[in-house]
Amino acid sequence: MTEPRLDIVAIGNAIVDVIAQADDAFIANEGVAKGSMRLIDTETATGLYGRMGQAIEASGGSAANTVAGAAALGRRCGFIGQVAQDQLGEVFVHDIRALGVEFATPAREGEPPTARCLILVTPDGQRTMNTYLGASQFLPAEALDRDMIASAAILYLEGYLWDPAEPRAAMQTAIRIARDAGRKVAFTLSDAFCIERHRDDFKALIADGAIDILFANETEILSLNQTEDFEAAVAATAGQVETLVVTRSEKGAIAVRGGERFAVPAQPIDAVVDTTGAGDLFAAGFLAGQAEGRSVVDSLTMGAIAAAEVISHFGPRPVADIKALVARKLG
Ligand SMILES: Nc1ncnc2c1ncn2[C@@H]1O[C@H](COP(=O)(O)OP(=O)(O)OP(=O)(O)O)[C@@H](O)[C@H]1O
Ligand SMILES: O=C(O)C(=O)C[C@H](O)[C@H](O)CO
Repeated sequence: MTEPRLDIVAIGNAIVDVIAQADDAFIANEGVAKGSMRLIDTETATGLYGRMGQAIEASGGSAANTVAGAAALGRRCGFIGQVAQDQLGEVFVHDIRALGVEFATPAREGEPPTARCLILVTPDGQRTMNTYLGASQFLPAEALDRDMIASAAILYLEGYLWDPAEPRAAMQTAIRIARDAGRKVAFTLSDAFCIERHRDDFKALIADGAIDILFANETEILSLNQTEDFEAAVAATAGQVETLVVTRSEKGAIAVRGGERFAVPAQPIDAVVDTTGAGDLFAAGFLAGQAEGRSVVDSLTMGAIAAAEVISHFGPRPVADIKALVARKLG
């Protein structure tokens, strides 16, 4: 096995977020489950955009946010995802490269346009996401940069990419490339509704030993195991992956590795402004810590620091110097 050139390569939907504040009544009127991610078509995207309030645009995408965070923490990262040849595509590519993340997936010609996620943030800071997948659903396996995947210590994949068929096949290929190169595979379960759609596939991936590091939040680990019993859910999945990380919102997070359980509290913050990216940045901190050879507890703490920063402002990527925040806490 050769020395990895990169720390983390992620494959994910290449999305620009469109973020606006909304009250609970607006969410209810739209018929969306608060706190969830739903996929929407062109017509719904156009209608909802017309109804939502003044918005800000910022590059997003779950796995893209994670490598953006890991790069901000000083890790060498790459990203693979499909944009279209349009203005939002240029914005996405500019932003990911500006962070020093390697990105080389060619933009796709013609329709549909670059993906966008219409995010409604309620006064409690909770985010409700409406994703128009656009070009990102057409990431073909041929677009994978095999050398980039083989040269990264960790391949990171998002469950969201399991929805469209082409990226699903691409991810299965990517897992094989990483495995053949002796690399680790990390996976986030993404969202409870996404698990509803793909539970059998996700369970098979886990049971087959395709995943080394699995990320879930509380709802997701319960949904995966179809139980209301948190301890039973953790026990059932922890035995099948090298490392299981479960985030628990304001209660912090736990990890289980080799039968041993670790826990960290959430980092204190003044106010939860927008939880978009909390899980993504937690994964960034944890993976960056692992890539640096830190302990499980210190890696969890890095996750909590990165997550706390991102939820204290609007937008899914860090604005403060999270590397400095980590150095202050952990050295
Ligand atoms: N209210 C909060 N106060 C402090 N930290 C929080 C709070 N909510 C979340 N966090 C931090 O963010 C991490 C991830 O949160 P959570 O478990 O809600 O993930 P998630 O559901 O994947 O988030 P999202 O899908 O909104 O990105 C937590 O482990 C914690 O460190
Ligand atoms: O990453 C995805 O696939 C999404 O559905 C939406 C993202 O979580 C969103 O863009 C976060 O910034």
